[in-house]
Amino acid sequence: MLRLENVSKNFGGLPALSEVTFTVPKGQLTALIGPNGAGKSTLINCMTGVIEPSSGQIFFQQQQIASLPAYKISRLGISRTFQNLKIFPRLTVLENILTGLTSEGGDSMLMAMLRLPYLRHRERSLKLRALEALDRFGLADKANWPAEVLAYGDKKRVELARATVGKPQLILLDEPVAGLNAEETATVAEQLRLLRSAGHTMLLVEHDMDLVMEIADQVVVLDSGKCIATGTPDEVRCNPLVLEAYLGRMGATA
Ligand SMILES: Nc1ncnc2c1ncn2[C@@H]1O[C@H](COP(=O)(O)OP(=O)(O)OP(=O)(O)O)[C@@H](O)[C@H]1O
Repeated sequence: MLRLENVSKNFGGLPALSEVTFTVPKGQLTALIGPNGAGKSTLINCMTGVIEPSSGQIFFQQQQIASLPAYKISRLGISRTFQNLKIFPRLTVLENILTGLTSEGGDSMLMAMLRLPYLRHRERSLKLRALEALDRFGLADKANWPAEVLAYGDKKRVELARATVGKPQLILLDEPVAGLNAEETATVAEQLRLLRSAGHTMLLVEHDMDLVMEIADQVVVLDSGKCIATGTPDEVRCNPLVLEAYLGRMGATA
């Protein structure tokens, strides 16, 4: 599905990513972990066209995407959530979800103003899909609320619903449970499991090790910009390099 080959990124001569290579297999949940500053966000930004790698290649379904702009990558079917919430506070919850379907609206302003019957029909069907997505994430009763009044956990779920409503080929989740309590985290974990059962391919960046070890099919470990391990949760958990570079460091600070 997604293949990174020797992806490197330098900021002002300092390497943030060095020759990172791994594959995100179709239909699986891959977790990308690593200590603060390991390069996880930089990698997600390279995959989504926010920044361009200094060198290396990123293939999405055999197409090289490393130098494509973000909107083209999004149209190819890669969607994402953000570490720091990026929802539109003044729009309703439903309108926020509809922004995840904008690439399917696709009409000119003139066409929209003419309000032809088929356009009204499509508008209704997009709305229905958005409502179904809200229902899946337990937010249907808040569809008409302004997004800004939602609790933090609900805002995170709005992001998840928006990222999945367009049925993307690949979903990049940047710390979806950061700031959530145990109950909210369990709800999101269950929703991620449901998405995987529905065949979605996901790359999850997450600091919550319990969540990662519980739900990931494959774990990729970054440390200081380098990929130091790839494997199942059990393999990674026992990898001495990971214990030393990552889990050991966590243990030291615990
Ligand atoms: N725009 C930038 N300009 C300069 N340096 C940057 C920039 N973005 C990231 N870096 C540096 O690149 C390295 C990797 O940062 P990155 O944010 O990708 O790590 P991370 O693994 O996502 O960390 P965290 O878990 O804390 O979010 C860090 O040393 C960071 O300071």
